Amino acid sequence: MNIDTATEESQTTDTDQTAETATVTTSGESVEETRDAWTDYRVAGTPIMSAEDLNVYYGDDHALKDISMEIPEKSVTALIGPSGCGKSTYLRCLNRMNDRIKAARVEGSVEFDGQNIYQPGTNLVELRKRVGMVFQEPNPFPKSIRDNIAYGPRKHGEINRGLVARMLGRDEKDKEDELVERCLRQAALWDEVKDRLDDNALGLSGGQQQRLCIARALATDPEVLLMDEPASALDPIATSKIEDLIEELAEDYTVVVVTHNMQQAARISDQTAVFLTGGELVEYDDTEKIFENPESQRVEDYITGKFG
Ligand SMILES: Nc1ncnc2c1ncn2[C@@H]1O[C@H](COP(=O)(O)OP(=O)(O)OP(=O)(O)O)[C@@H](O)[C@H]1O
Repeated sequence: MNIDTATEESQTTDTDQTAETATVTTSGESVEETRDAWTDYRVAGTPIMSAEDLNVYYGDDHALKDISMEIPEKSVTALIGPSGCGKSTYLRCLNRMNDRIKAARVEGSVEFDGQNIYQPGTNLVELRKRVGMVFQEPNPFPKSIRDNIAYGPRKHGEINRGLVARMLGRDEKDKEDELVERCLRQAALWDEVKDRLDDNALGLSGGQQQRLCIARALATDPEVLLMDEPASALDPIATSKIEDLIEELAEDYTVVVVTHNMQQAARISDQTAVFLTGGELVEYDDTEKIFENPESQRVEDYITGKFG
């Protein structure tokens, strides 16, 4: 969002809404805040996903509260906030990964491509192909580098390989080779592995494994990539490669990244959402605005390290 627009929108909101006053406690201090100007859940750009009134419960624990937030396409959205504030829970809502957690209950909606992904009958395999995920710990399959990438497309019948395919006369080795090379190039890994595509992926370094996982996520041709602290298990050089990669990927894909590293969010993201304890989205705006001139005192305290 450009800051002029933000100001204009805030002014409009000021006249339209009655200011809601919240009393909050950070580091034991009470802070009075008005919550009208900075709870805007829109930023500049065409939204590709849009959460509305999203609430998540784990049993009786209300982990995410009334989250409404649009995610613009082909950009990097960072989710930051202290441990346990609900960043990963929110991220998992975007491709229904919380469905895999027995205790989790989701209310509200997430629109993707004009459809609420929580409506009955949603094809979850298709959804997760289009909204891919990369986790904190690199988790390649214990298979060859090539197979890590080709596995998904083979499984979904997009590539036919092997004896049966050859017998039927439709072995698609060239198509597979092209896919493997494209994904590895996109993940900035091709030059490092092109001569050992049949080696086991577990022999790669941690940073290479994580880039392989990104390449694997790209193989299903997603539109959105969700990344949950993708560099937190890596050394600084590997981290810097992942950060460069995220910025490059955002030219073609929409990236939503959870990070506990505020400098990283400031470096790589276009917009930043700040979640705070209790599962609230406290502020969402252009990254520069969040880090240089946040509207909320709580966000300022968090950014300046007064609490974590
Ligand atoms: N599988 C689960 N079962 C029960 N409670 C959970 C589960 N996952 C998360 N929670 C709870 O939901 C809340 C939000 O957790 P979440 O992992 O989304 O936060 P986070 O901001 O990503 O934290 P961190 O930065 O430490 O990863 C926490 O209170 C957490 O204990």
